[in-house]
Amino acid sequence: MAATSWPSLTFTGCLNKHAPPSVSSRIKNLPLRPAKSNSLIIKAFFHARPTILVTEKLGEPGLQLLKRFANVDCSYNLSPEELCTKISLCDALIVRSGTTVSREVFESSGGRLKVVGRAGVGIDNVDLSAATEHGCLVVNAPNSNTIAAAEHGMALLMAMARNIPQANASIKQGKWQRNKYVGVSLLGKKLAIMGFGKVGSEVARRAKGLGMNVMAHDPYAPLDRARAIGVKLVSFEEAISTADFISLHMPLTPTTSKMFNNDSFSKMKKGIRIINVARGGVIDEAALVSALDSQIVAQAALDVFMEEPPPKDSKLVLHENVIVTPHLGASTTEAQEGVALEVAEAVLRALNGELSSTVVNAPMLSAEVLSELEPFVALSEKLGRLAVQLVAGGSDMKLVKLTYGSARNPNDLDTRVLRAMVIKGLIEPISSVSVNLINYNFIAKQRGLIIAEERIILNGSPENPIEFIQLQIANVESNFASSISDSGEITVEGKLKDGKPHLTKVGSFEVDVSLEGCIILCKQVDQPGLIGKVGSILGQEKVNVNFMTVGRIAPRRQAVMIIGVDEDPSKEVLKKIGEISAIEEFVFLKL
Ligand SMILES: NC(=O)C1=CN([C@@H]2O[C@H](COP(=O)(O)OP(=O)(O)OC[C@H]3O[C@@H](n4cnc5c(N)ncnc54)[C@H](O)[C@@H]3O)[C@@H](O)[C@H]2O)C=CC1
Ligand SMILES: O=C(O)C(=O)COP(=O)(O)O
Repeated sequence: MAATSWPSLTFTGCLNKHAPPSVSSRIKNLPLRPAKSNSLIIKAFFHARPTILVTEKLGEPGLQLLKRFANVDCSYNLSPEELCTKISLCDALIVRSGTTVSREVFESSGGRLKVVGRAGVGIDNVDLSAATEHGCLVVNAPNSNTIAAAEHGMALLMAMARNIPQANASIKQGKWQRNKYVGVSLLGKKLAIMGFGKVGSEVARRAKGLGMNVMAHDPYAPLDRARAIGVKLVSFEEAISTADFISLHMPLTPTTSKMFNNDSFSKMKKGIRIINVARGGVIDEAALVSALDSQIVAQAALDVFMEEPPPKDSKLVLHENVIVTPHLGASTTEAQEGVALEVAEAVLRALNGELSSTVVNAPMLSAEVLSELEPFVALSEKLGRLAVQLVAGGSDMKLVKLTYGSARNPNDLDTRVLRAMVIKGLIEPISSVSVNLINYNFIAKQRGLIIAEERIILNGSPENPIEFIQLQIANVESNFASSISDSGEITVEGKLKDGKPHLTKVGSFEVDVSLEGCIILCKQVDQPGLIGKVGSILGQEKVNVNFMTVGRIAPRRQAVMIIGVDEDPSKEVLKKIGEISAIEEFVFLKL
């Protein structure tokens, strides 16, 4: 057999190159249904009442919602060891910023943990790679605390500019220090917003209302958002070297970690004032102390710290020009009710096999895309299951190609969920791992599987997203030689008929079989009476035949017969079928 290589195609297709790490049928079919709008629907789908561990204070409305559908264990202040012990008994975990969800937590879960919900925005306390590798979905609640964080940023900005905390403490100590606490005005001052996302934009709006001159730095922010708010997008250098105030609103990532360090402080305008309601780790705290001591930084207002709570002797916290709050950005009654409901709903949906729009480590597929591709999900998985059973034992499956025939513009066809399901179909029958929309890329990579994708653009109506899906496995031997196409690969092809998955091609043979239950594939010399012979062998053993179909090259020449059976035939039955002289080869496959 000539070796096949698909070098130019050994990528995941034009749409997949933007794919974030990627869900699960351990959780039924976890990501495969678009979320419905009414959370009451959730109840209808649960098989067993799940257990949800909540490790930090969660707003009451969210807790009430969780309790309607799950057993809820609220255990606060767990040590890392206690968390690892408890987690193996939980299907979901809900945290805020105070719980570190480390690799050990996923490893200790023994595969039971299906969802981690973060009741808030920042997911820097969750080991996303470990979650993905363990097929565990991570969801957050990014929309409900934006205003709270922005308002806290403004509160810190004004409290810092007017020395409110110091003055308050002083007067409570019986002092009256009007000259000591002279502040600075905000009107006309340059404010640089670092990270122009949800919180940053809201801070910008409010600061403009105070008459500040607002600019923003964010390499990924859309220009039209900046224009709409009337903010100029500037480079990092311009922002830090010209601003009177900078307010930090970017996530903590490897790129933003200690972004504010000795080097950046040295480029700042002397007397700058800094507000940080994002994450402590974006600032090198030792460098900030130096910059405060040398008066490059006149004042800092901090809600977040590298270590939380910070050490009691933290020079930064104790610095006289620094005001601090204990990570209170999201702590308003309104925001806590909002995030609690938002995360509770996302977690319940995930446990119920639905994807919410706040998934962090799986493809963000819109409800429309999911609903449109849902019928093709079963087809993809079944083609995968079928193809892998055609690979001869001992053959190393490495190179797989998926071809989608579609009249759609390739840019309007997001096939990630189908690719995930093919990988699931290919891998699950031959291993103990569970493949889902979260971990499919990781598992494929781990097994050295290269998946190439190709789109064949067909004439016709783009209404139907996909006309056919072809799956080929290259450079392997098959236990059913007729499944190898003329070009040398195991080839199976299918389409939807009346919304049901059908097999339409095996090797070079055109067939038409509903992909359900179990099938026997036989290659035979086409001749009268053969179908009857096979049928009677199965009948004698009470194996019910639900269909038979023959795909042949020409009358009385070689043909492929496919027999659908309701029960698994015994080894003896299969042996008898193999002994029929006109049958050249056959294989029994479970779908
Ligand atoms: N203190 C608190 O209690 C709270 C803190 N936060 C934190 O605030 C931060 C922002 O939250 P949201 O605005 O909701 O998130 P977001 O995702 O809407 O905005 C983050 C923005 O940062 C930008 N960004 C990423 N890398 C950057 C870089 N290298 N330089 C500049 N900008 C960069 C992104 O493009 C995005 O526009 C997060 O870290 C979050 O954890 C959020 C809520 C409450
Ligand atoms: O949402 C965020 O990113 C926050 O920082 C809020 O943290 P918290 O939920 O108050 O521990």
